[in-house]
Amino acid sequence: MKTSLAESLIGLRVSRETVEKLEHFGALFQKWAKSINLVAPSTIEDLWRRHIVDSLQIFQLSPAPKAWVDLGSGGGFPGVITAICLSELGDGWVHLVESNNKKCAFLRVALNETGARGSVHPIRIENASAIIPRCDAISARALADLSQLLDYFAPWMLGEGANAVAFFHKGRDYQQEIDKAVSRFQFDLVKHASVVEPDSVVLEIANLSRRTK
Ligand SMILES: C[S@@+](CC[C@H](N)C(=O)[O-])C[C@H]1O[C@@H](n2cnc3c(N)ncnc32)[C@H](O)[C@@H]1O
Repeated sequence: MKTSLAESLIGLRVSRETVEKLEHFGALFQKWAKSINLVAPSTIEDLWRRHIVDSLQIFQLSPAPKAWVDLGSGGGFPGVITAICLSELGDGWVHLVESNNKKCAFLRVALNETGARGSVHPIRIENASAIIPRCDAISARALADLSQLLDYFAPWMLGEGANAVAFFHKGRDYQQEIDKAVSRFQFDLVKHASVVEPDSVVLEIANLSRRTK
């Protein structure tokens, strides 16, 4: 049922083993969400569509990355879902950056129990690039507006040897966020329609540079 939802929405192409890991993650999430606030409670009923498939669509869009940074990972979307999918490839690693200790505890359990390829950094985003110097892919969901996200991710997208591709979930006001961001940055942009929310998109951003005044 859940697998067929993912198949019908995104043409899910992962093994039975990965689907079992995603289902195990879903069960863990439901258990932990009773005691800590991992997502808006009203969305937990629709966990697979609103959160798991929403995260899977990012993985489907990305090339096979060696190192991935997910900022403000919260309850694991999209970072843990990506790390579970990478475990199938047997390569690549997801760095989850999250400052809330309770959420970090959940993220560690989720990675351990699913055997996912990732690690948890219980730090502020502002300090993350000193610990994670390089990556090829980047994600953040429900963290900040696009301009702020580009400031957060600049260490991995700008400058010598830094050319990570970013995948950001954005809601219906995404065009306003793009218009604001282009006053400060230049970048290549692909807008992917979200498979789970009709007015939403995933923004794929590459070749970032700052505008000079
Ligand atoms: C709204 S939640 C989104 C969580 C998850 N990405 C999702 O879509 O469900 C934002 C998360 O970012 C974390 N966060 C916000 N600012 C941060 C910062 N400066 N450093 C580290 N984590 C931060 C919060 O603790 C929170 O868990």
